[in-house]
Amino acid sequence: MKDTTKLRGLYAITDSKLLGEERLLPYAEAAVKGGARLLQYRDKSSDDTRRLREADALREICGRHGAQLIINDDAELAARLGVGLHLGQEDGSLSVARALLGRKAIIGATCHARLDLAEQAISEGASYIAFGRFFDSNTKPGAPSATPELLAEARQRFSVPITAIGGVTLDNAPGLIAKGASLIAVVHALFAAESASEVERRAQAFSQLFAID
Ligand SMILES: Cc1ncc(COP(=O)(O)OP(=O)(O)O)c(N)n1
Ligand SMILES: Cc1nc(C(=O)O)sc1CCOP(=O)(O)O
Ligand SMILES: [Mg+2]
Repeated sequence: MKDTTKLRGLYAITDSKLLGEERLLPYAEAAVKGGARLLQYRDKSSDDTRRLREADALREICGRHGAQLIINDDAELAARLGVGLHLGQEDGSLSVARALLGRKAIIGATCHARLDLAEQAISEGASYIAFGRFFDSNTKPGAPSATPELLAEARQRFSVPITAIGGVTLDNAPGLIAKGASLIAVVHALFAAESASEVERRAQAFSQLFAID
């Protein structure tokens, strides 16, 4: 099994609507230069050619900066590139994905606010579990809500890394880390920025929160 002790820090998640094609690569590179440990490629389109091209470029960028690329939703694309995968509850079987990607791949699972889903995901081979949404989210306002107290309970029960997602900002992230989040997953507060250099500055600030924990 992959060494998951390194799964701690900023988890940057791209959003195709927010970034568009032009900003995707420079902004993603700024995030990993700023210290993001994981970068998730989250693109809901069905343009497979563009998705493969962009994901491949992101893999190369992550490789140069010591970060890990995670593909959202698409096990086939993750397998093709030999990178990690994030699956939601409607995105297919985690066990099948684990068999496809192998024991070393990072595979994460959405667990909303439910410890039973986390237990199930871990039993099927999840490398990390993700809870959310903790705050109002620009990117996914309708996601089911979760409370920071859930993190403390999950931290007590499970030893795999825990991701907190949904409306995470520089102001509220410390409270989530204090409750036991190993990874803080961020779209808007990281990437809704005027320039790549601003994304890098924000990524550094998020990453710094873990240095002082
Ligand atoms: C790290 C992380 N956590 C949760 C999600 C949400 O996954 P899902 O519920 O499948 O929703 P979509 O992102 O696919 O819209 C995630 N992507 N990453
Ligand atoms: C993709 C996603 N999943 C969520 C969940 O709760 O499962 S919240 C979310 C969006 C996260 O973006 P932002 O940092 O802009 O709120
Ligand atoms: Mg999904």
